[in-house]
Amino acid sequence: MTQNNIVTGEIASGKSEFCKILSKLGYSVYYADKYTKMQYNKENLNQLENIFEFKIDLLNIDYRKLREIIVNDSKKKRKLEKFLWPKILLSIKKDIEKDNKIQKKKFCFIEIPLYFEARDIVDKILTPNKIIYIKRSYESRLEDLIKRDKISPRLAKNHIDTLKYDSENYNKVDYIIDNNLDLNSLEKKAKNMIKLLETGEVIK
Ligand SMILES: CC(C)(COP(=O)(O)OP(=O)(O)OC[C@H]1O[C@@H](n2cnc3c(N)ncnc32)[C@H](O)[C@@H]1O)[C@@H](O)C(=O)NCCC(=O)NCCS
Ligand SMILES: Nc1ncnc2c1ncn2[C@@H]1O[C@H](COP(=O)(O)OP(=O)(O)OP(=O)(O)O)[C@@H](O)[C@H]1O
Repeated sequence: MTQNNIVTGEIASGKSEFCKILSKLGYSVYYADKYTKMQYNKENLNQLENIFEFKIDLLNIDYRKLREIIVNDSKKKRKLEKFLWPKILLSIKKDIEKDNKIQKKKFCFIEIPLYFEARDIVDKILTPNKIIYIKRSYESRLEDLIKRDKISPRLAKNHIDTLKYDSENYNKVDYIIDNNLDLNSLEKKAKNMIKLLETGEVIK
């Protein structure tokens, strides 16, 4: 059976850069954010509008506005997550199974930004093998988020501060990838991690 490995980390820590490297190395990567977007469809529209209390135009979705609503309203955020998480995770699982029928792979990787928040349901549906945590300093994340999303420092700070993991979470992961150097160094770390995954070794 293919081993599902989770890639997680705080906002703008470099999860996607890390996953890009894994994909370049030939591994299958599934992005939870992409599956989130797929849920904004006709079938889910009524439920979504009830949760947001806001009309959603499926042809022109203002995700920034939706994000703002849930960042400022924890009740709506919880309702939305309760509704979407099972759908997101089950569709990832379905795709992994479908891909496996075509080409059997030993490992695959799933990028899940909110793994620690969604841990119970992720563990139940995807039964992960290893949890990989990407770590990067607050200052670098802030600087790169401003550049990547072309947003003001205030907005970037606000976005980063909505999702903070306490250091206790470090004890719940199998690999910590320190992404405080350049992208070449991140690639070296990815290759090293693959070697460890092959042998089942754990480093922290
Ligand atoms: C809030 C929404 C509309 C924002 O859409 P948007 O296009 O702006 O962002 P996208 O989906 O690409 O996510 C970008 C980042 O926002 C953060 N984020 C996403 N959902 C949440 C959330 N529920 N709580 C806190 N931060 C979140 C994550 O760091 C994520 O990487 C959307 O993310 C959503 O519907 N989220 C709820 C479902 C969910 O929890 N998805 C994440 C699965 S891990
Ligand atoms: N080691 C690095 N050196 C230089 N730039 C980096 C490095 N790591 C990440 N970046 C840059 O920082 C920004 C954030 O990285 P990335 O998009 O991979 O983060 P993420 O964790 O996937 O973000 P999000 O939580 O928003 O999904 C990107 O513009 C990326 O190119």
